[in-house]
Amino acid sequence: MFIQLKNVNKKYTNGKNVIFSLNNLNLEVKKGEIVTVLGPSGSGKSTLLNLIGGIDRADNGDIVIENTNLTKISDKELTKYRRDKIGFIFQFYNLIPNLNVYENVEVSTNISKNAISIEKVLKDVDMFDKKEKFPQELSGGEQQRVSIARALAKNPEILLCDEPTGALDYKNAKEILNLLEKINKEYNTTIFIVTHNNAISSMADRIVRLRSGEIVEDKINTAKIPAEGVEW
Ligand SMILES: Nc1ncnc2c1ncn2[C@@H]1O[C@H](COP(=O)(O)OP(=O)(O)OP(=O)(O)O)[C@@H](O)[C@H]1O
Repeated sequence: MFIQLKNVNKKYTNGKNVIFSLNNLNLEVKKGEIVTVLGPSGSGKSTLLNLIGGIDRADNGDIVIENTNLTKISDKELTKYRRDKIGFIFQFYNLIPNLNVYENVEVSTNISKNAISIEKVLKDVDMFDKKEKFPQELSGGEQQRVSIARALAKNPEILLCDEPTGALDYKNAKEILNLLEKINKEYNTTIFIVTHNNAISSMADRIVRLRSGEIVEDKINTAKIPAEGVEW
């Protein structure tokens, strides 16, 4: 199994309050799967992405990615894992405002050992013609395409997308979903999409639903449809 979480716990303490952000979580994901993670606000979706992405550490349990147990490796090794294997995509793009499109992607290829050509990824996301534009000159959908190019340029094995279409209108959101699907097919990238939008699940291979840090639904989507057909 490509990704395996076993009895994973993560709690936060806030003064006297203890919040179980993830509570004894078990999950297995195959290489190349598209997984949507659903659940109400505060249910642990971002925590799950942060643990798989090596941004944060579990309190206990095992998080095994290929043959690496993230709970057992040093901080230095965790940083290397995150740099080489993980691409993050956020709701609000997080582009660097004073760098142009090309340079925003270059930031990511500079630190990666598996980098693919910036020209290739900008063409993949259909932003090559705008490579000299600055973020503020782009629409939300275009900015998100650049942030996808930035994540993709590292040639990551896992793409972690936290509400990637949350700030976009329907047309742009559909384009981003199409693009994620295209990347999944071309590179066999395993993709997690955290979303409040249940409809997006129809393009997923797996649907995981969290509530209060626990998985309340984990199913293979037998009625999977192409992103093009997703409607809401
Ligand atoms: N750094 C932190 N310090 C304290 N509590 C935290 C921290 N990060 C998350 N939590 C708490 O852990 C729980 C799960 O948070 P998480 O962000 O994973 O939920 P979520 O499902 O992604 O929510 P949303 O949909 O609102 O983004 C929440 O109760 C949250 O308040």
